[in-house]
Amino acid sequence: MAGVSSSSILLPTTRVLSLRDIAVDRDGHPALRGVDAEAHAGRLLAVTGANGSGKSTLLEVAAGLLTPHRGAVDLRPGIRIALVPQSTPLAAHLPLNVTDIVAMGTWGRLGTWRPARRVDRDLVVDAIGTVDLADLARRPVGTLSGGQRQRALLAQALVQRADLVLLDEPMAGLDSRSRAVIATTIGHLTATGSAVIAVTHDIAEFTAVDDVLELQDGRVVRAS
Ligand SMILES: Nc1ncnc2c1ncn2[C@@H]1O[C@H](COP(=O)(O)OP(=O)(O)OP(=O)(O)O)[C@@H](O)[C@H]1O
Repeated sequence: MAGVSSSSILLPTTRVLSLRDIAVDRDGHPALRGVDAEAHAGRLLAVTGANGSGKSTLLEVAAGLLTPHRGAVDLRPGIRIALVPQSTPLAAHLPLNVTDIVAMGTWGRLGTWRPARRVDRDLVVDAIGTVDLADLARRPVGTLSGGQRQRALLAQALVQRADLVLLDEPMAGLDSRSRAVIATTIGHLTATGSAVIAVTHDIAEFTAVDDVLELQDGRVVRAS
């Protein structure tokens, strides 16, 4: 149903994603081995581990961008997924401003060519405010700093009203103000019922982590 988030009808303990015994090879190299993971509505799962331990690969599997050669990916039917990759080229050559980029988050629910309704325009303005970019709402995306760009992409994920939000190192390289805004926004996402999986090198950068998965050489070495 357009305009209504399925998040709102999911109970806080609802499991939206289950990965079982996942194995992925990349270029003949084992990137994931025997990985189990779950994401639940209203909870933040932090995925941590050294460089090359398989964190981004896990997100790609969760997003459906990569098919594991073994294991089961069980997504709750009909859920919406938002993925904010580590670095996204934001089409700097296109005449798009922050509001345009954030409004794209409504397309999945409205369809590309259906005009945005007032409620969706309000949602876009609210999301831009939540990530503290109101002053830059009309700024061409090509002129944004890394932190501002990351916040714009998070606002886009907010308006998607996704049931599962996948964030790949959302704080990497950001200053303390941007990190605080992103931590608050993640709190907003879980409080409104989204399941969030966020890759990080430092769990302490999130204000409220519910579950932790630590990877080492493609295997889970800690799940708590
Ligand atoms: N596109 C790719 N093609 C081939 N191998 C890849 C590709 N992406 C990742 N790999 C390999 O898969 C393994 C896991 O990589 P992945 O990017 O998932 O790790 P990561 O934990 O996210 O690392 P980082 O902290 O550096 O971002 C690594 O050995 C990496 O070299």
